[in-house]
Amino acid sequence: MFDKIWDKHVITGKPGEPQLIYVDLHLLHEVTSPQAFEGLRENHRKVRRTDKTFATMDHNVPTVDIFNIQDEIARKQIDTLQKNAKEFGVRLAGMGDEDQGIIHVIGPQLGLTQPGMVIVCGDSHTATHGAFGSIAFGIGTSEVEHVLATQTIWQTKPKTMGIHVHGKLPRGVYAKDIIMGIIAREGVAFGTGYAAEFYGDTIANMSMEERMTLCNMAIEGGAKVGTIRPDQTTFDYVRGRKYAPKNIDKAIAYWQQFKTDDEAAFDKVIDFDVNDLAPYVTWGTNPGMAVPVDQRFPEIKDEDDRKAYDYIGLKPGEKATEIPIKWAFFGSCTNGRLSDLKIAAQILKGHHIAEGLTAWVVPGSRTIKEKAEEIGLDKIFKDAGCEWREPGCSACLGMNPDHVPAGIHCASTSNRNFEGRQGAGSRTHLASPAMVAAAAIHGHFIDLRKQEA
Ligand SMILES: CC(C)[C@H](C(=O)O)[C@@H](O)C(=O)O
Ligand code: SF4
Repeated sequence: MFDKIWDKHVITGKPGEPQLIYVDLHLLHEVTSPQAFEGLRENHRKVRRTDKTFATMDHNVPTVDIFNIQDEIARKQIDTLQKNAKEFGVRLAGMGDEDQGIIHVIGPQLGLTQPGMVIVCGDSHTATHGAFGSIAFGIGTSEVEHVLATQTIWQTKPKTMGIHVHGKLPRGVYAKDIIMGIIAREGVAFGTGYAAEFYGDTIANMSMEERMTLCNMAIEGGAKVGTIRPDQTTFDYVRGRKYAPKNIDKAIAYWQQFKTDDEAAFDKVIDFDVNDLAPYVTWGTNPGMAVPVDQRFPEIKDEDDRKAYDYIGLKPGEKATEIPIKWAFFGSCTNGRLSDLKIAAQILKGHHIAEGLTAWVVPGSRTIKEKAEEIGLDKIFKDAGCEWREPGCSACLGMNPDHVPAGIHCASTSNRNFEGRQGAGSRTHLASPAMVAAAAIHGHFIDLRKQEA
């Protein structure tokens, strides 16, 4: 599948060397676009295809009192994108706009993200869009400028890796646990140099939102690209969205060709059985430092482990159920979609978060926020003692006012648990929305498989 999409986009260049490939969709946010627009301006260039470019604001936006940005750098980046979009004629879902949200959430939501495309964005979690059967990857700021000016990018074709995921997930175990389980087993670099394709009966049975969670974290395993073959689930999801193709049946007929015909086509294949998968929780400072909730944290093998334990304030032999959770974050481009909020709300319903615990719920987009409110999720969260906030990246990373205090253990539905990621000294524990909801109630993680239905 990867090769089929790639080959359709090559303009020039030989295999094995950098090739110039055409870009169908260029997504922008306020953090990695300012210098790129500045470069265009200096060189008297225009944006070549404004109809294939779409921008939003997500990293810097406050999630309360959204028009009152205190931080000067944040305000400058937001103002600059506003100005650049206007000057260069780029579509922008700005602050307060009904389409505003995390770039990787709104692309699919608006039907911009489609099968068979090459999609780029100055952001590593662009891999998310691969869930639709597209080649989607993060690029640097100078590449953003190149794409703005030419609608093309130089890339060396990666090798391909098939990730065969099969079996039925146990109750209380989710797509997030699959990708965390794969990274915990294979390490944070196993995908380096590869474009990964997830396939198998587990994947075929997943919703688009689950598939996005999976592809979103492909980058945490080192793969710049994570893809899934487009199927009826994909087509049904895209149909009827704001920017979906007008002639959808014709588009679907075209998209059908994007599939891997034979496992033997992959340069490498790994196998992952989910029948006995447990919910995963990270104990350390990268997404690979994770264990099944019922297992003890590992012995110290190297300096990285020692540093991680020092930072996080935990010890080998302890368990996730013993971490004193004082903060919970529901949101991000990994798990800030409506289905994620529904799962969390279902667990929180009729309960209250633990004494002294703070919980933030940050929908991935304004549309999700409104939809959640229509079905009363906001009320469930608020009744449980959570704060219901405005859309954005929020506490996924400390580029806005939403910081977790130093020394505090935060159960988080996001994708990175690096040192200081959620604020200086903050201690992040990645898990699924269901696991975070349960941790918010109990003040520590629990094994969801052992809960009464
Ligand atoms: C700010 C941005 C460039 C960064 C990324 O590339 O992923 C951010 O979104 C992140 O999640 O760390
Ligand atoms: S939600 Fe987090 S991971 Fe996603 S784009 Fe924003 S900062 Fe990056």
